Amino acid sequence: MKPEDKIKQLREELHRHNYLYYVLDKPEISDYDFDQKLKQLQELEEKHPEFYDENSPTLRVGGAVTKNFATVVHEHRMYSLDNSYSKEDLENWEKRIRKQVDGEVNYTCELKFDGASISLTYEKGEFKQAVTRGDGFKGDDVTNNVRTIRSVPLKLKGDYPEKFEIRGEIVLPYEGFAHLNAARVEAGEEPYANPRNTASGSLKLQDSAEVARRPLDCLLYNVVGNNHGIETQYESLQKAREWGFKVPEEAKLAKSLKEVLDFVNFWDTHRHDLPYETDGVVVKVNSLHQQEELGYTSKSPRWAMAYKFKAEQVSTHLNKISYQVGRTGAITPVANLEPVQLGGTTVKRASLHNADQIEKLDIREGDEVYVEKGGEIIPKIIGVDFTKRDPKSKPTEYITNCPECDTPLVRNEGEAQHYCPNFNGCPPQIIGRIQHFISRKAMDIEGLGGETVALLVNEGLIGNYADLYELKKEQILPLERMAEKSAENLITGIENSKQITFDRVLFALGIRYVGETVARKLAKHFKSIDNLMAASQEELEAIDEIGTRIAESVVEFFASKENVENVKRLKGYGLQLEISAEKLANQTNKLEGQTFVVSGVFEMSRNDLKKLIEDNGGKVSGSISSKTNYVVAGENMGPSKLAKAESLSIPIIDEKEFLKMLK
Ligand SMILES: NC(=O)c1ccc[n+]([C@@H]2O[C@H](COP(=O)([O-])OP(=O)(O)OC[C@H]3O[C@@H](n4cnc5c(N)ncnc54)[C@H](O)[C@@H]3O)[C@@H](O)[C@H]2O)c1
Ligand SMILES: [Zn+2]
Repeated sequence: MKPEDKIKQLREELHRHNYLYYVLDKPEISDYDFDQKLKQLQELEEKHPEFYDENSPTLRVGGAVTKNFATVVHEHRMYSLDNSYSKEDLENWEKRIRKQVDGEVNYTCELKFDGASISLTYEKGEFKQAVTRGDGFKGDDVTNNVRTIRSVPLKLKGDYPEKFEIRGEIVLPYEGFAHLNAARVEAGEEPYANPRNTASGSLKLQDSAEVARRPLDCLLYNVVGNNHGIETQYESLQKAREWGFKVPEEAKLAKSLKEVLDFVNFWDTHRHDLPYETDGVVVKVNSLHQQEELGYTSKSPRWAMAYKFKAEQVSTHLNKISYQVGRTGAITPVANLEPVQLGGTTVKRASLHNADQIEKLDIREGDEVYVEKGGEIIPKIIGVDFTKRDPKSKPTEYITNCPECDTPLVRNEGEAQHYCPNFNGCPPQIIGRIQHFISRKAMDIEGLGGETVALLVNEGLIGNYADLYELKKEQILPLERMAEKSAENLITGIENSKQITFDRVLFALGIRYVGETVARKLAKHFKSIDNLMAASQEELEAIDEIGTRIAESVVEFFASKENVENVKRLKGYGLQLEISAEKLANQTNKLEGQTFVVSGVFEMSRNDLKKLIEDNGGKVSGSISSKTNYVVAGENMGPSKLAKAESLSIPIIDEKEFLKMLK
């Protein structure tokens, strides 16, 4: 390939991966692979300056602003960091630094926490605003979400500056990540891939209450601006700590490159003892005066360098490939490994994704395989050590029948995954579907957990979710670990679930591709299960944002006699299978096209108020922007919101005036 074409191709690839990583929080390649590509591009660009492009991923911060939040222009730009993967790179950088500035140079060594960068603004000691890095020039206003993070101080102490910005990283500790995922698996949802993308994705949620449930943490490392009477980076960390910020204690002052390397070596082995994920060390010139002298490139400060730890890789024996059946019937091949230490944990299993993956890497039982933990929590097999392959071994033959119920598997056109089509007779599907039915975002049945569901199915007490509603206390009391009280709670929980609204019941049914949002849309459009069941593929597809895949899946679901029978029974037990008359009467399009921001304390609950807006066709947004039509203000509305609404001349109305709009 000509260098020009290669440069073009790499730029396009990197743009796409930036988008997947920063905007969608769903990277497709490892950080290491990304950085290798970036390095390759950098080298080509250096050799061929004639193809200079100011928008090249080598010259710009990779992120972007989203459309879901108000955009804020950073008063001080937010930069990225230069990366080095070898001690040599680090040494060369340090040599350059010493040539470029006068006098002695000291360094602060900090850990590089892997999360999402954030910039916080404080005025008169009060938390005012939180903005993501975005493209470095402007970011998303995520103030409401960040306010829910317990380690972000809302009020400062000590001798803080009148007004300042401070930067840091929003991270999700391993433990919180594991809990979050355990709950998701329990609920039959896909687990999140790694803490970094989950932290970043959490920041961009629209519902702050949901953010508050995520155990996020905010670690600070940079007081912005030089006019706060602070002379060094190290001192600024101490000050920030005194003002009440959570500043990692690991930061250390180094007087020489040797001390820097000691720090790097120490943490390369000890990083797994930390509660958070770190992917390297950041070395910063300590004197702010020297920092100023050194300045910035278009993408990064010249006074700082990140040293990235190597993603760890080990090789181990692949004992057996087994196959798991998920709630929707999807088959996942799993590698059962000879236990091996990797990144501070013992690894016994790794996902093999699908048949194509096994074929692509030619993975076989009995192979010696390379396992890597590259930022992701679930380790993956990245290759086979072919030098150790037994010459007699045969290629893996993917199973043709379900390992649980022996039904022949199917694989749909264009899909990577195999499925067991025995929807109503395959045990893991039955159990998984009921577990999904009872989960928090579906029927939210208190007193009933995933393990009990499995027990009930295995004991033959239930065979589908409709059976739950016929359970009697006497039937479950003899079960292991089931006391009088817990049996009662279980029955009450099931009874209470009859109040759950139609959209959530629809989600609970577990129709493939009908997630929460789609369920809400379908409920709103069809208003009852009978209407939905009668709908044709074309009618379904005519609805905004309902595509062929979803429409097909809905039609297929209701084509099954068993499913129709279950729905009929649920109706008979009194579940909400239509939008209640009361709710229907309250739904209008009066607020169609209007965006509201709700602030302060009201007579009705804030949630009721928001629901009223949505039920009448309006939209609720978390922050005021030029797109806001009205601010509904209660008591104690935040002064900054008030000022912002006034500055944009957005009408501010109270609760009474709002209710009048609905009359
Ligand atoms: N896998 C993918 O597809 C993909 C795509 C894009 C980016 N990436 C990864 O992201 C990296 C680029 O991201 P980036 O531009 O955010 O750079 P970076 O993550 O390499 O470094 C810059 C960031 O480090 C963070 N940081 C953490 N601790 C810090 C400390 N103590 N002091 C200063 N900053 C600290 C800050 O948020 C800062 O913005 C790449 O190296 C790559 O590994 C991966
Ligand atoms: Zn099966």
